[in-house]
Amino acid sequence: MARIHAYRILNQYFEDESFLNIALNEELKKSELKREDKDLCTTIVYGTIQNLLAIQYQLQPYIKGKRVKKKIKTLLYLSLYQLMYLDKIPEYAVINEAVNIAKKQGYQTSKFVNAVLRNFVRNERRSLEGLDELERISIETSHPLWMVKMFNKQYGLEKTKKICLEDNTPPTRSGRVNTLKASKEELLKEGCFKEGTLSKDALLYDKGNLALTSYFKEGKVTIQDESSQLVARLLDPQKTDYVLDMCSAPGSKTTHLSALMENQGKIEAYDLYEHKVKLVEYNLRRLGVKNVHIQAGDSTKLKEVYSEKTFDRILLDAPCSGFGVLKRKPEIKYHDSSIMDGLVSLQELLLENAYYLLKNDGTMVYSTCTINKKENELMIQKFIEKHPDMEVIKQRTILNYEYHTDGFFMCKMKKG
Ligand SMILES: C[S@@+](CC[C@H](N)C(=O)[O-])C[C@H]1O[C@@H](n2cnc3c(N)ncnc32)[C@H](O)[C@@H]1O
Repeated sequence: MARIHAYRILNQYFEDESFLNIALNEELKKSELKREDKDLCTTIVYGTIQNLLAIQYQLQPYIKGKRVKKKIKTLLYLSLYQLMYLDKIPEYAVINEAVNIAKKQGYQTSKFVNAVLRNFVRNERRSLEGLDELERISIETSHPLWMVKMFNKQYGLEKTKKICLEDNTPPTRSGRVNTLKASKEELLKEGCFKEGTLSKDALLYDKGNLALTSYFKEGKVTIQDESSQLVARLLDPQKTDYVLDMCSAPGSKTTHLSALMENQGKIEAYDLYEHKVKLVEYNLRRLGVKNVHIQAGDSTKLKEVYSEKTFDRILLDAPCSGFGVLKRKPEIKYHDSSIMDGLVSLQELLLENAYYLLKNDGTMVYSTCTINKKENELMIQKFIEKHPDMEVIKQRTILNYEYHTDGFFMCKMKKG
């Protein structure tokens, strides 16, 4: 049963290139699968996308020169994923299930699926010989070649290999203590949390889904990656500050800022999308946050809303290419590389608004969950050249393999 749901989810994903987690949540909500089947379905969906290029490389000789419908390719991808990566599932079960699904497309199709899969298990895996080093990394770790080349140019070969390998490991589920409702010491005493490795607010939970616990529901902890937890601390908001959070949803950093300000001072928070603002509102309620005013709005136009030099501190956690979070969102790997150009212009526009609204002596943090230097170091370099009264206080890039967290960039600047 898990496989038919995985098949539907992946078909929807390939059809409209939706976000995987949205397609997965919608399908699983409708289904009556048992917990273990839901887990298997999730593993198949994410595993197939995470390893898609390696799977396609192996499948290619079996479908070469044949016209195979998109849906049948999807079925072959998820079947190969199970055969290549899930040792616990017997080969006959994978093949029988795939053939049953294919029967709905007609006898010839099911015969074809049966033949491809049986040949695949019978034969040796296709070799990577003849590929150069970057092509090999691309196929082995399923990162498109342009991305591997980009990482290689920006970070060198050794780091590129480590980044790509780490992207295919399971993400750590990190929590952050919400000091508005609990202390870290008190929660550590409960015995189910561990200290983090990077953030002093982190609580690691390895007993299942943190979102289903009473700690989460009562707002004592929230889910946030450890590297992302460093951003609000870097901004270091004070209890009397007037703070602007330009890109707030789902509110992880907004609520962290509020906790650091002990619910005092004032935070103006914005996000472009109304539905995402609802998510922030839910998190503000759950976490007992009282000093945030959240609204839907375009932060590239905030110059028209506030006068110049209004805020003591500004957080610009910018929309970005997301190359730091490929462990959690593997589908980002297959986005068109041209989206980066649009993002860079948007980030520049947002930064200009931040600059205009920041008081003299004010502090701002620009952060992204990407490791693309054009959106990070080079963005800041250009910004500082344009505004010599801005001084970089601290800048940090965290690569995913260093602490087994998301990759992140953050830069703290002061207006002179
Ligand atoms: C990296 S996410 C923010 C994550 C958030 N700071 C957190 O820690 O939970 C970037 C956000 O920017 C929002 N966004 C994109 N363009 C925007 C714009 N022009 N104005 C305001 N928000 C925007 C997106 O909807 C997205 O929620």
